[in-house]
Amino acid sequence: MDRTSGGRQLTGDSRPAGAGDSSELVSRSRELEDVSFGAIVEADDACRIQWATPAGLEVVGRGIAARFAASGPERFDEIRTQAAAAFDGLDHVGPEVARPRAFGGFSFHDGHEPESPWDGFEAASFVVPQVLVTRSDDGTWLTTIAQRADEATRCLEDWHERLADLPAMRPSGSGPGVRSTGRTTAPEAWQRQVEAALERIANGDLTKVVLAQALSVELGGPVDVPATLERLRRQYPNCYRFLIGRDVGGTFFGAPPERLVSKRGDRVETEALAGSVPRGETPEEDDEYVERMVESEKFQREHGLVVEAIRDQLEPLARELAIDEQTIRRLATIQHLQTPISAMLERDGHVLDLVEALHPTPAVGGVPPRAALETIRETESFDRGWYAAPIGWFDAAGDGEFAVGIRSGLAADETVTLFAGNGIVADSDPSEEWEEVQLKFRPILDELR
Ligand SMILES: C=C(O[C@H]1C=CC=C(C(=O)O)[C@@H]1O)C(=O)O
Repeated sequence: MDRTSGGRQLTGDSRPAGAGDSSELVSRSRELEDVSFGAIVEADDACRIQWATPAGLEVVGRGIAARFAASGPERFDEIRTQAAAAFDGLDHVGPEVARPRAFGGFSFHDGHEPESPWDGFEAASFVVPQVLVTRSDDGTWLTTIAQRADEATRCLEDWHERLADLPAMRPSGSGPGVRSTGRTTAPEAWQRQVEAALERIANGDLTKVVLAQALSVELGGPVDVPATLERLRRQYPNCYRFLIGRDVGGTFFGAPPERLVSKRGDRVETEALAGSVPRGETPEEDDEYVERMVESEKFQREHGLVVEAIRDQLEPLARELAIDEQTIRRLATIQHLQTPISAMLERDGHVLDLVEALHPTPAVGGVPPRAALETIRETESFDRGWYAAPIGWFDAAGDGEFAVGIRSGLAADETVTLFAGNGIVADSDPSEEWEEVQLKFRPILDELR
């Protein structure tokens, strides 16, 4: 058992801790029989989160023990400051894996306003859930978090009983069916957008930009997001899975293949993921696509820009930086060039320092960053919101893990808005880029049909 602090216990009410509030957090854990994670986050009227990593950690959470929110260019720093106050003096009794964590993320652009369809999604927002269920190699644990020890213990017993009534398995069923789809960007508009980006590249203003589209999918009924994520797990077992639902607005969810960064102590892992070709009908065809990508000067340039940018951002913070050999990331519907990158930090910091340094990598933004962001803002006719932005968690020690919020969608009632983009460099062909973007809608779209 880990007792994070001696835990001065405060009297007080059960308001969530957050900005300007220095009440300490108390958390208590107990081991659980297995329970359906989907059933815990089924109701969409509460604040809920779900997070799963390719390495096997799975977490669901409900309610709010603490909330941090910020906007503008200082948003990373503001979240760090608010979280430091809330986590200061944290009194956790339970195993380390079941410790309280803050889950949430950032919008792609720092000037983001939480307007429709992104109500509830501020430019930066994190929640330490009141109830967490964590599954890993260390078993399944229930954790409850409150401002006082007696509250945390009472909540632990209540939720233990509540969970005993939930099923251990919940059918993931089939998709609600697609009635119609609507594009933000017609093929002719895409052609013009890519040509305009290519002109900026030819003028030397830009080297790479990732342009995206949104696809609005009208469904035959309401979407069950936890069940959709469960079906995505079967198709994309090596991807992250996340769900973020606030008490207002829609539910943002996805199955991203791309890690932005993970930090544990002074060890950092990240990757470059850029360059896409389809899967073939046969293993031979798969390999032919891969060969074309590996040998293509255009794909290698597109990918290399991401590796270089990550190296440049990490180098000032790291004392050792290792860029592994390029490999292929083969997913059910698409294949990517991938380069794993790891580092040891010069001095222990916070995972949000790394998130701030890395976001957006040229896998979702471009080179040079400022010109790419300007091009994205001027070109795209929809609000990226949290698409392609950092989504993940951090803890009291500043450790954490973030995925890039791609292969994602925003669900509200009977509509899911999907997002997908592609890197444009010199020699990009607008119609090939169009095809690659459509492939990236497929993971979620296939599960909604
Ligand atoms: C921007 C997306 O993918 C990125 C990740 C892998 C490959 C990419 C590409 O080939 O352009 C993108 O950089 C997306 O899925 O919306």
